[in-house]
Amino acid sequence: MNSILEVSGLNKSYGDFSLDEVTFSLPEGCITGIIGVNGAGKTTTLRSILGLTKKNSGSIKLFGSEMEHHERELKNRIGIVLDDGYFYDELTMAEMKDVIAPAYSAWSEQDYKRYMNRFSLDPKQRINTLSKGMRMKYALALALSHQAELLIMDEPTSGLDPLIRSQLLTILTDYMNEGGKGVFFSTHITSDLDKIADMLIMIDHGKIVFQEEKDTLLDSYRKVKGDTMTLNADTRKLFLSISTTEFGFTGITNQTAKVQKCMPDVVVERLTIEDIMLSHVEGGRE
Ligand SMILES: Nc1ncnc2c1ncn2[C@@H]1O[C@H](COP(=O)(O)OP(=O)(O)OP(=O)(O)O)[C@@H](O)[C@H]1O
Repeated sequence: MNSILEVSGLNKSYGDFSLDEVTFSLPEGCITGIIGVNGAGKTTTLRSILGLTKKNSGSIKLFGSEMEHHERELKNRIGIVLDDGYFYDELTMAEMKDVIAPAYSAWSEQDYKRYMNRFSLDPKQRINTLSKGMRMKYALALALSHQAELLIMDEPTSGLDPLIRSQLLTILTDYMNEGGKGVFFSTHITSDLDKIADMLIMIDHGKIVFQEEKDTLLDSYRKVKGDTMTLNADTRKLFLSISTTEFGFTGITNQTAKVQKCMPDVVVERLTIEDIMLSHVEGGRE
């Protein structure tokens, strides 16, 4: 499978925080979510990819070309939805569109109108009067109106009600079905990923923890419950996190077969993406 985005050895420091050798790639044809708790480095990663934050080092390749040397040409091929609106608030949506549209060689007025209608947005409305959900839909209408091959979105579902979130997920699925090559978005609402993501990347403290296909990930992790007496120095090593109460322990493992061999009486259950994410972050550990 071709990679449409390849990030390798990306470093960026801000005081106490740094992205540390961030490396991952997006295969063509996938909806990929980058997950992590607040402050993990999702936005910094996306902004560095887009050249909105200056990286310290590392390589960003989009469609096989280095972003640094082909920024204008490559940005023409991607649709961007950021959470800190990059619009002039005092303009109407139509006026803002007139500012943005000329930047794209493949701008389609027809697609723009179609999305504005689909999202029930009135182009004459001022941007500073839009609700959060309307603002996101407007950003998406712009991102989808220039034949973008890849959509990159920062927390697109954050702060949206369940109805709009669900509509957004449908739009992303439709976009892929209509020939989009990829969607890459950050989120900490992991239930959205349960529904639509093909691939997951987790970041914590500026480091990539894993990149995995969602189904493989959900198949490889298990929650294990058992008697605390069965825990010893060796069996503890099989778990990413363990919590104990007077009734027993609950642990999360990606070595289920070994656990079942060493601890035959435990109960094994499936996990959600949120459980897996939490098992990896600090504090998930005992
Ligand atoms: N412009 C900046 N100047 C200084 N520090 C920054 C700047 N932008 C981000 N940071 C710091 O970098 C760290 C990572 O922030 P980032 O926004 O990338 O995290 P995030 O995973 O997107 O979090 P959230 O889910 O809260 O949006 C944080 O500690 C943040 O304070």
